[in-house]
Amino acid sequence: FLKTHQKRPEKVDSKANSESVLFADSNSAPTFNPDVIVIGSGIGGLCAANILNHVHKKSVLVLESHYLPGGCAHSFPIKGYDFESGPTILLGCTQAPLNPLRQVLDICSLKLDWISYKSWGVLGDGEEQWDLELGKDANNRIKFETVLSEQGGAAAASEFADLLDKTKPLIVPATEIPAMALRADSKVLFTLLVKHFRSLVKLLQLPDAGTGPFEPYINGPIHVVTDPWLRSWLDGLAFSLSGLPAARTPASAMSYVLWDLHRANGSLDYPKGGMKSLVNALVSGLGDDVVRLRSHVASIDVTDNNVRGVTLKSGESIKCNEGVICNAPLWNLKNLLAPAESSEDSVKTLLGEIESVNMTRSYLHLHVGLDATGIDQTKLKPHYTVFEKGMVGDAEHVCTELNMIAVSNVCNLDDSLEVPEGKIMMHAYACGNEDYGIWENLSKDEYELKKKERGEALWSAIEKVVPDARERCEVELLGSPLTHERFLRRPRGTYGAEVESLLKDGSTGVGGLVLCGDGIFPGIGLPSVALSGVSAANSFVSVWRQLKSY
Ligand SMILES: Cc1cc2nc3c(=O)[nH]c(=O)nc-3n(C[C@H](O)[C@H](O)[C@H](O)COP(=O)(O)OP(=O)(O)OC[C@H]3O[C@@H](n4cnc5c(N)ncnc54)[C@H](O)[C@@H]3O)c2cc1C
Repeated sequence: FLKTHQKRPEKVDSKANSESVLFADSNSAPTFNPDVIVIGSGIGGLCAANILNHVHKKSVLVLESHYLPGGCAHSFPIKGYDFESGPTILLGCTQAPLNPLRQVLDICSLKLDWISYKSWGVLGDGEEQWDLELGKDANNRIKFETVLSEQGGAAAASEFADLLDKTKPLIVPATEIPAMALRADSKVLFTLLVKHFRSLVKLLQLPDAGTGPFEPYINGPIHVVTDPWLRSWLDGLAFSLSGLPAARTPASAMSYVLWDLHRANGSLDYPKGGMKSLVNALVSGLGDDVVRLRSHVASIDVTDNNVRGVTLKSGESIKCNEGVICNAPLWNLKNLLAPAESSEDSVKTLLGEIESVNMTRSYLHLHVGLDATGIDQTKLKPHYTVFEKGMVGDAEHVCTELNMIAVSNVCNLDDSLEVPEGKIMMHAYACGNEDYGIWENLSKDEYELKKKERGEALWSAIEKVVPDARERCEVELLGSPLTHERFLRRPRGTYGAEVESLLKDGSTGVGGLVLCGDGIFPGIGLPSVALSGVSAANSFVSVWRQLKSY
């Protein structure tokens, strides 16, 4: 599956093994002028590069600032543990209709083994605990209905059934239109007209063509959810998707997730070997030396409204034949385009647009390595959502800081993960609501104290799963918004763009410059950024070539 179509000059050392590809130093990597330069090896950038290379036969060069590929999805080795920095929860990777990420892997012939599982645990502040069972039972009844009738009020189950019904039209784009049909320019209408006419008609009948928030589906006019328990759960679920309450989360993402979790045979999917195996597949799929690590792009070079290439922090300039896809977080473009800002009107306009894109807040992480002696994994779940301050309340309460904490216990799923013999790793994180401001300008002692204070809620969440976790702990790493900013190159450690201000596509008005990643609709999440990566890649070929490619 390492087949590659790169058109590269002969000086490239094709004998380098995949390890050296992954850990290549930028100084030793040979340079060539590719058709397209991709800035950033996040999942969005890697998907764009793979589609350009495998499907459209373009040569690409991916320039990554960090010494590890994958962006938010990178894994890092410490003391024999391979900790996962971010995502672990995926759906739509094993059963049709497959999500855009799996579609990219398939069209590029990149093989991964998937582990499917069907429930995760939810733990409240007191005795409250329940399991989110996915899918339907033998009588075709949604399994979640049992929890709804036990935990929610009398109307909860029927309101939920109505909600699924009312939001069904919204899943049309995700279930009927393949990612390869999209492109980051207005010509997308042609591909949809030619190959997906019926779905396009359905799409155009949706409010805002399916791009708006979930608000009308829980607060009316389309549907009203009144049950407080159900509303709280929807806020919790939405918050983990977007860093925002349900009303402000993209309606398309919410509808798709609700449908997928509760469809017959609904499951969650985890790549065997962890997110590292996903990132490795996407990196190796590009061939040797295509992903250059430790290669921080300092500027995107634009003249006469066209992208000519990039200049690295080291001073090296690399030219491209056709253009640049920027996968770096949107707000980084301010620096990347600074040299061209005064002379190029299109750059000024683009930066003006980006200035109005609001960031969600940041993260707090706790990665721990634990002695697993006596822990019975069969009694535990691969994931928990812990509500430290209780689940039920208004959206502000559910999404308040240090309340909802995700605890990931992926050793429960996959015994091939890298951990020392007899140990497990866990990752607790408070998502998208940690204020960067409270971490700024602290002295070293203040910073350490803040980590200890704020980390308590994460420890408490882990202790709800493994009560004596602190005694078992042999590795403890607390990551603040500053860590997030530093290692993920995300300004103010942001989780991503707020949904209301997402860019509608990756087109920029600057010739040859296209954007992808979680600042572009549909926003945060691996399937979403894969979709924006595919769209960005497709806009480098004509509509007719795109139509013939899938
Ligand atoms: C803790 C956490 C948990 C999450 N959980 C899930 C989950 O369970 N499921 C899910 O689907 N999603 C999850 N997400 C969201 C998901 O991980 C992200 O939305 C997605 O990975 C973002 O991908 P991206 O391609 O947009 O960008 P990024 O991952 O941000 O990648 C951008 C890359 O660009 C590089 N870069 C930036 N500037 C430069 C420069 N100047 N030069 C060169 N390189 C540069 C960065 O180093 C980075 O590697 C989670 C995120 C986090 C942080």
